[in-house]
Amino acid sequence: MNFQLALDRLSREECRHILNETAHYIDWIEIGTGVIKEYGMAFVKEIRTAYPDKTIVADMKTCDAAEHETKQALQAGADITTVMAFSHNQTIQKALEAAEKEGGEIMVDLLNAPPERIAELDELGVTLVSLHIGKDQQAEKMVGSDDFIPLQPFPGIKVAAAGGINAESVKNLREVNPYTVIVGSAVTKAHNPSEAARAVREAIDK
Ligand SMILES: O=C([C@H](O)CO)[C@H](O)[C@H](O)COP(=O)(O)O
Repeated sequence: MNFQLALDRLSREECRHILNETAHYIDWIEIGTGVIKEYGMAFVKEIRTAYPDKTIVADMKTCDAAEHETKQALQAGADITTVMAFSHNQTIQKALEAAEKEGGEIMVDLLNAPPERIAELDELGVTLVSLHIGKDQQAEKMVGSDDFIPLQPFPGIKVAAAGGINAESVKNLREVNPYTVIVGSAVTKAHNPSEAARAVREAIDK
């Protein structure tokens, strides 16, 4: 399991500080959608330069103009950029083609997508998705192992899980063994982000 730290609802300075405290424990750095809206590709470039050995995910949440946005994120130094599952098939296709040209990858975000969309994404050639319970929906539920059931018939699709995951709940995901666990608030809003990241790392590695 890779540990992806999601940097959301943070200033540039806070992102730098948290990464400084947690880089040792994490595998993938996600530059969150709101951070990208605030600071743009310049910040993706900065993080690429500062952390050359980490996998960088730009959470672009692209839903149109996918060739342009995919190139934009990957040329800024991201290894992976996100595209929404509800997008038109042409959008997914354009994102896949642009990623291949740039030597990067797309992660298709299943936020609010119906289960039958997964077969269509598989058909289109998608190989990485995020099973995502959004921040607003988290008042009702967090991501859990049951959410993986619709993905089981698709062994060619790697799954990243996101949505209120913390060091405790990551243990419940061990049985489904996601390719990547995405953890945001449990680390970035913790009193001690370094300690929180260490706890997630330990829970993953056990
Ligand atoms: O993608 C995310 C969300 O849409 C906010 O932009 C988060 O990165 C993802 O949900 C992980 O964050 P937490 O749920 O706070 O762990």
